[in-house]
Amino acid sequence: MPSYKLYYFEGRGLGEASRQLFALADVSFEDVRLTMEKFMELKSTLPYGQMPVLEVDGVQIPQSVAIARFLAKKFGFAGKTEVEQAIVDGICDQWKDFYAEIRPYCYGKFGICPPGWEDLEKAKTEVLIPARDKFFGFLKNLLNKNKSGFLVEGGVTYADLFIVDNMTSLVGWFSGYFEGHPEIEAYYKRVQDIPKLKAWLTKRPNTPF
Ligand SMILES: N[C@@H](CCC(=O)N[C@@H](CS)C(=O)NCC(=O)O)C(=O)O
Repeated sequence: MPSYKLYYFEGRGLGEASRQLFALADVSFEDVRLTMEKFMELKSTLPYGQMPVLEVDGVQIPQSVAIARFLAKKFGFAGKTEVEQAIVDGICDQWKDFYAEIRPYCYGKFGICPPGWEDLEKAKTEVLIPARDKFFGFLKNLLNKNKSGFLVEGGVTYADLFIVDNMTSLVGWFSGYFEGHPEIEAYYKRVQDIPKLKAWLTKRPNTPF
């Protein structure tokens, strides 16, 4: 078994889906959580100066989605066929587009408002809610296409993990996040109820994002 070391900040952010893949697969890893001060010391040694970074037997892999996809393929959470894997990759890309679209709202919540978006209520109504409704429509179509309860027929994948973890941040900031979307709320709970994931969620540090 290779030795795995995952570097990220204390929060969930872009590192959490990979931590969850280790938990789902019951594979041990070193969960390195850096303070900003420690990160700044290491920054110049990281491939793109950012985290997450996964070290596999000392070799560094950057970029959150590449890391999660690598682990998901190894552990069986990337889709069951090549076609399904491509669909899962596309779902994750679509989620990244959504993540970019809602930046004015999320960055406000991180305390780094982009210029012109200082009013968080305005960012919620004009950016988050329309983007959410569009994205939830895509998720509903995917959920209705199969009977697994997840986004593809072959069961839970790394795309479910990114999407559901991001929902945890959003519903923490905006309690009405699932209002009018009971199927999506049920999906959110279904993913978190997977026994090994539930065990991880219970023991991990509790952070707002
Ligand atoms: N596209 C990259 C983005 C990585 C990223 O933005 N990382 C942030 C934390 S979420 C970071 O390292 N920020 C510190 C910095 O850029 O100095 C990914 O998905 O991994």
